[in-house]
Amino acid sequence: MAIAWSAKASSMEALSLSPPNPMSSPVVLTQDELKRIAAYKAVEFVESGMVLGLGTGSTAKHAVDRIGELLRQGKLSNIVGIPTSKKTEEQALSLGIPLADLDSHPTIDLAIDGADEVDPHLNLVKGRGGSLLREKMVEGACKKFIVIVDESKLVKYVGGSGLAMPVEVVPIWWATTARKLQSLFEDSGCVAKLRKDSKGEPFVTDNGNYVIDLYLKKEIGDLQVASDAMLRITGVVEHGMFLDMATTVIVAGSYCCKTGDRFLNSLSANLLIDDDDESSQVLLFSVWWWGQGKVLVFTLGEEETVSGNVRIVKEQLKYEDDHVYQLQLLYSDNFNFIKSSSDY
Ligand SMILES: O=C[C@H](O)[C@H](O)[C@H](O)COP(=O)(O)O
Repeated sequence: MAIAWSAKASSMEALSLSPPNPMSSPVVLTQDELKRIAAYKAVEFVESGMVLGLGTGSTAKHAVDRIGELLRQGKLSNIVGIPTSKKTEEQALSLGIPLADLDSHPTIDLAIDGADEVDPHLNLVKGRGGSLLREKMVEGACKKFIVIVDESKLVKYVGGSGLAMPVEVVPIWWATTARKLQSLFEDSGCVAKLRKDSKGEPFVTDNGNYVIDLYLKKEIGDLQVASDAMLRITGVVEHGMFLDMATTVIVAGSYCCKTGDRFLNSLSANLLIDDDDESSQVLLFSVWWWGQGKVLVFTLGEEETVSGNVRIVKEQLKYEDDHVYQLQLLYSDNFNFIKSSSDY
């Protein structure tokens, strides 16, 4: 996946979320660059002295890199990281991030981690990298949990990607556990499969367990009920649904109106405005949404027209530099107010 971004310089400049120059030619952001944008944005919430949950996966890796960089530059200090996997532990150690564990730091200030799916209520599926157990222990112990994803992770319902919903199980008699899990979600067309590694052997987690991946064709209904039912199966260690745990989700992507409308109350955006013609085209490069105390950040590419049921609150215009204003756009009943480039 790639999006066009009207930015003058390299994509690294775009990654620092500096305002794009509307006069320049577009650059294309890869999915990995979008992940990095989300990760860098999340690290802005990190403060010196914090105990941090360090997530696992290709998105979280960018956040850990960034924390290491800021420590090296002296912009952060006195950080303690609690890694959610052996891989993250190795990465953090190589970056010189001081580490500890949950036993010595039972309360974590902030955790930053990726996710495999994010539903409109900010429920997550995690664990396609196999780290769900430690992630859930760490992220369940933090005051603030920021999830960082690119827009491909947004789903209408948990399991909605059609990809794996992982469950960590004890190795002994795993097939019996898998059968029980599959029959639990029979009505949703569930197929349960043992995860294998590249050699065709059972994938083994950092905790010495196996993973059963559940593939769902339909919604599984009440997620809390589903969670309780899975955890009641003897042999199940933990599942990859993270319900009501994310306090913030940062989404980097090309569209802002895909799935967000159900939990959005207001929208704040950085807009590039042509000084000579404020009412017309704007370049909207990043958007923050608040809904029920939760924040979404979307990063947009290409020029967008703000229209429809949006009220720009002029008195909240905050001049930032040459062409950048901080606006607050109030969401009303129709959320499809920002066109994507494909709409033109
Ligand atoms: O076990 C892996 C973790 O839950 C990851 O956070 C999740 O799979 C997302 O990974 P990525 O950022 O690589 O898509």
